[in-house]
Amino acid sequence: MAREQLSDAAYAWNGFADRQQLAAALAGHVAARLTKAIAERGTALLAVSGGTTPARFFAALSLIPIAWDKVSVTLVDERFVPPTSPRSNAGLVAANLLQNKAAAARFVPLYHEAASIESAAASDSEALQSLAWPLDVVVLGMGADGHTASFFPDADNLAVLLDPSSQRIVLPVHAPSGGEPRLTLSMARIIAAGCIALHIEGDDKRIAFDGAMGAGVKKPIRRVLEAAPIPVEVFWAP
Ligand SMILES: O=C(O)[C@H](O)[C@@H](O)[C@H](O)[C@H](O)COP(=O)(O)O
Repeated sequence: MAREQLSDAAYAWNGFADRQQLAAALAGHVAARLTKAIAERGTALLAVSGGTTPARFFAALSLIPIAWDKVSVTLVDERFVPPTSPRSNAGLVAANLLQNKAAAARFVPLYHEAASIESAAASDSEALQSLAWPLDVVVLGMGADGHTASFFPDADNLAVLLDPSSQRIVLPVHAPSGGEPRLTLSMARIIAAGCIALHIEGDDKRIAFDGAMGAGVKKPIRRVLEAAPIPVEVFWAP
């Protein structure tokens, strides 16, 4: 049941009884948006988040028979580790999404060997320039601290990361709470998506989300919802 929050942080809440029902619903929603994009412009661009939440959703999406050969998949953010690392979001996507029907999709990673995270981000921005922007779908996650993408509250360049007018596609992130240095899509690219979904699970995340929508210092997830020109579709299960 969706409840529209008509505030400066517009979002639609979609709550589910369990995580499998959420995975099926989110997969169907994303697949429908990708199919619409392919019908309208012959191609579709999807950006997904990593972490521990998305695996079930990825598996459900991988089974849906859409024109995956016309879909490009990239990441919302990435830890500065090779795909063989257990910390790699590219590794998570390869193992859970780019299988079954979705194996036909084109995957565009963010990580590549580079002298520094800054040079990796700069060359990423060049490499990703050729993708068919804007994103048709972006699926965000959220940490209990209210971060999304790699917009960590303790990032040393948070103001740059949250700049909705940034010309960059990919930005480097140094944040103690983020672990490794990170590569993240910029706020501008995220909020320009045709469909913005936020996938969160567990009571801790619901409490964190509700807290972020309340008074007090605006956490990154709130900044994204406020900057987005369209309501964010929140998908939550206990
Ligand atoms: O690289 C990452 O970690 C993600 O892209 C990040 O933004 C994630 O969505 C949140 O940290 C939630 O992570 P969990 O799903 O592990 O709670």
